[in-house]
Parts: sequence; structure tokens; C-alpha cells
Amino acid sequence: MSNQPLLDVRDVSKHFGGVTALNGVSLQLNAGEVVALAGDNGAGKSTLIKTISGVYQADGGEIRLKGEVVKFATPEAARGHGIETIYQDLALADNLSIGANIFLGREPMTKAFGFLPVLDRKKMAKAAQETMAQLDFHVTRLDAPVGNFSGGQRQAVAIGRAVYWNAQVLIMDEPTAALGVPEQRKVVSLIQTLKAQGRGIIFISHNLQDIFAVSDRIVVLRRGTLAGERKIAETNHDEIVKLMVGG
Ligand SMILES: Nc1ncnc2c1ncn2[C@@H]1O[C@H](COP(=O)(O)OP(=O)(O)OP(=O)(O)O)[C@@H](O)[C@H]1O
Repeated sequence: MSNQPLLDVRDVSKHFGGVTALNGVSLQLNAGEVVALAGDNGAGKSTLIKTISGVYQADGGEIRLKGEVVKFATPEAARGHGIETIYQDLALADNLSIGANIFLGREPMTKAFGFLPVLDRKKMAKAAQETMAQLDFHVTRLDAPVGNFSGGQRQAVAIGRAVYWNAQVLIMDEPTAALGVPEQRKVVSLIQTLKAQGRGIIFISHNLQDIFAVSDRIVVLRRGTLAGERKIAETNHDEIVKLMVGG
């Protein structure tokens, strides 16, 4: 076993014209660890996750994945290396099943009558069944359109898709924001499952309760810089709020 982090963001900067969105930010993520990213509006959270996941390219610093320096020109390139981001809109096709959503844009094909290319529905159904079982998440009808599902179930489908494609680093943007309390609990439990599977999770949240329920560490950004980093077991809400607002 090596001690190197799964993801190692070192001294990363990002400017948009005259605006410094990130200024020398570092963040480490280990396998089987949940790191929360907190900070006030405009602190740089979205810019940081987009820089990790290939939407933006850093102007300075470097990103290492399992020790190797990586530069992703696109989100697809980051995905190819096991970095998956789940945005708040979840990017699901509401009229399609879980299986079809898992393979959205990467549909598996098979041949009917030995020559006619058709969608491999069997493979899609099997992937849906196995992936949701792996997440210990049960829906009554696997073939129902995901538009019928609750917010927590939809979050599970988006996570399932990332898991199916072998995400090692999962980045989640406000995964519990739009959910009621029971559904928030389900998502927290899903994150715990992913952690137990040895994946690394970074999540943005404004909800300190959720952060304290699920994270190992919290990284606080303020105006594009690292305001502080704490182990959850060694901090409290007051201290985090002070780091967020400064002064
Ligand atoms: N594409 C862009 N072009 C210009 N400026 C940008 C762009 N994206 C972000 N910024 C600026 O960079 C800074 C950091 O923004 P960012 O969206 O990363 O913050 P955030 O912490 O995610 O905020 P929020 O919680 O409001 O989503 C802000 O000053 C913002 O206006």
C-alpha cells in the first residue's frame, strides 16, 4: 500500500480575465475518504471542482492522480481517468429507465438475427440491477422512467451511472440541496457506501449538518484562497462559519 493520496491538487490557480477565482489552492483526497468543500458564494468552490474535472484548465499549479501529473482538456478526459462529477441537475433523461440513463450517450449495441444492430437492452437492465444493488438502493421498478422517481432516487441513479463507469473520484455539487430530510438521509447513506467501497468523494455543500454527518475533512475556501482545513472530528460549526466569513 502506498501512502500517496488518490487526488493531490497542488497550489492551483485560475483566473477569468481580471478575476482571480482560485489563488494557490491545495487539496488532497485519499481513497475511502469524504472531503467537504465549503465557502461563501463566490469563494471558488465551483471553479475548483471544474478545474479538477477538466471543464477548466488551471493557470498555475498541478493536479496529480495516484501520483501522476494529469492535465485534462475536457470532462470526458477526466472521466476516462475515473473522475466523475455529479452536478445538481443530475443530467438524467427523465423519460428513460435507469439502465438507459447509465448508458446515456454510450449505448451498448448487440445484433438481432446475427446482423441487425440494436440496443443491448439485456445488458442495460443487468447493469441497472447490479449497480443499484451495489449501492444497496432498491426501487420497485427498474424499468420505470426515472422522471417518476423521488429526488433521492434520482441522485442514486446519477451516482449509479458514475459507479458503473468506475469512478474513483466522485465530485458532487450540493447533492442534498433540493431534497427533503428523509431523502437527504438516503443520500448521506449512499455517500457512506461509496466511501466504504474505497472511492474518494469531494462534495460541495452549504449544509453544515450534512457536512458533519458524512465528511472526514472539510476544506474551506474564501475569496479564492484556502481559508482552512479541519478534520471533522476536531472542529465544530462555529469554527467553520468563522473560517467561511473570515475577519
Ligand atoms: N466563467 C467565469 N467567468 C468569469 N468569472 C467567473 C467565472 N466563473 C467564476 N467566476 C468568478 O470566480 C469567483 C469564484 O466563483 P465560483 O463560482 O467558483 O464560486 P463558488 O464558491 O462556487 O460560489 P457559489 O456558492 O455561489 O456557487 C467569483 O468571483 C466568480 O464571479
